[in-house]
Amino acid sequence: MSLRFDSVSLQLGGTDILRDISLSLAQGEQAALIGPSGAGKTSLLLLAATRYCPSHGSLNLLGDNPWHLSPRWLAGLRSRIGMIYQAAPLPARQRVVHAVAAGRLGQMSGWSALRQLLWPDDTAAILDSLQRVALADKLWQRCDQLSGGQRQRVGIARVLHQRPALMLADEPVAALDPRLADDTIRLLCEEASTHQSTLLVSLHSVELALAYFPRIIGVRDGQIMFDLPREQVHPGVVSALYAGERLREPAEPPAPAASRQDLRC
Ligand SMILES: Nc1ncnc2c1ncn2[C@@H]1O[C@H](COP(=O)(O)OP(=O)(O)OP(=O)(O)O)[C@@H](O)[C@H]1O
Repeated sequence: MSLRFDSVSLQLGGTDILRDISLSLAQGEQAALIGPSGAGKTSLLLLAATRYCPSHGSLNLLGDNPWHLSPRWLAGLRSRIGMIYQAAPLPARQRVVHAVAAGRLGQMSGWSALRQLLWPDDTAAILDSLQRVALADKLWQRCDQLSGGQRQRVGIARVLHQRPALMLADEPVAALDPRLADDTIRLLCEEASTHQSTLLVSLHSVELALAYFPRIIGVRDGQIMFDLPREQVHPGVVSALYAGERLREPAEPPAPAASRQDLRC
């Protein structure tokens, strides 16, 4: 198993965020997390990225329980897990070339990592990753001179460059137009297939999730509501997952003109 959660719960600030999550993904498996805003998708991914430690239960990532490892081994495990964030955490003054190079720093010793960060010598590989997200022309651009969607694609290029065994992505196409979003999800799935990486992606677009992922995991109120092959995710299942999730109910349809006239008479 690449990823295994056993009855995992997460509390933050005294609030239950995730409850009793049991989930496993085999090596090379690809799955999408869907669910309403605030359901807990990001928190689940951050647990899998070892950014959060579970409050209860246990998890196993790439064969290890991260919270039983020494700091050195934990760093080694983290270098094999790639996380694409909704908003890529890129330092404003950093250049794109350095931001992408950072994807492999965890796989190097301290001195080599520092040297690579300052003077990356694998610019051909970095350029290749940027090309795949259509940003080759931005190699030497500063990150604060990019649009939100371009920053998101730099975050994706960084993970492509890292080539992790476990790839996690939190709404990786939130800032992209529909066509780029489609291309990007296809790219992530192809990349994962090519390298036999495990891929877990949260998506707001149910359509994209169903189009590209064989397994769909529905999360609501901090719990897994369903975990199904895509063929079994019929409209009723999706409606139940998102039930009641509206800012406001739609207005009553206007009365037909004739009857309004009748009222005036
Ligand atoms: N650091 C935190 N402290 C307290 N509560 C938090 C913290 N981070 C998230 N939450 C709460 O946890 C719940 C789940 O948040 P999370 O970001 O995981 O949801 P999500 O499904 O990814 O939402 P979205 O689709 O809007 O990104 C939310 O109610 C959120 O307010």
